[in-house]
Amino acid sequence: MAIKAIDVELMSPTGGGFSFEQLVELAGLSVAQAITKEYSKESHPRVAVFSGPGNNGLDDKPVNQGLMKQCMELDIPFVDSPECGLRDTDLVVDAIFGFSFSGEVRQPFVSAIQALKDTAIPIVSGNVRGEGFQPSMLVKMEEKWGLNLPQFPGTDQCVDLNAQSTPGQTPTQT
Ligand SMILES: NC(=O)C1=CN([C@@H]2O[C@H](COP(=O)(O)OP(=O)(O)OC[C@H]3O[C@@H](n4cnc5c(N)ncnc54)[C@H](O)[C@@H]3O)[C@@H](O)[C@H]2O)[C@H](O)CC1
Repeated sequence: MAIKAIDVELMSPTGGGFSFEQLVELAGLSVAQAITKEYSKESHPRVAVFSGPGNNGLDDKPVNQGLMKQCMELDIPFVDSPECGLRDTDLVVDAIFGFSFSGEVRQPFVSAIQALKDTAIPIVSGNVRGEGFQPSMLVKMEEKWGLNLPQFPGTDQCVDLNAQSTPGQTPTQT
């Protein structure tokens, strides 16, 4: 898959020699910046992050352990069910699956995906697509080939491709 190839190239000596952790931090920064452009902390103060079992969700990775430690120090609660995650929430970040998702959703993620399908809360998906639901925003990497990059303002990590969006279109930040 082209997105996977981009990661491999970015981590190669000729592609910049990025570490996995750097790419993860940059991906997280892009998602965070795209969110702040579309959903202010005044309008969407409470955010639930649905984190998956792979690198998209950063499960069992040192970066994730650091983030979890930070959440505990900042009294950011962890919930053990999608229903709890969606209670008292203004925005959901879908970090469940990335480019290695395949086939029908398998347990134990069926209830989480169903909860995202059923909710009216805006969802920001940080991967190539929502699994059967329509995210309100998709933060994705552009395919490398045939890239027609828009101008990224300043040092921004993202730009709203739908700035002149038609009503009802899913905002896409890239
Ligand atoms: N160099 C890199 O890999 C970087 C990746 N980044 C992000 O990581 C994901 C790719 O990570 P990977 O672990 O390969 O895949 P996923 O995150 O999609 O998770 C796969 C995980 O999910 C399970 N799974 C797959 N299909 C199903 C299913 N139908 N039902 C249930 N479970 C499923 C599978 O068993 C694995 O455990 C990439 O998208 C990036 O977002 C970093 O951002 C940068 C470096």
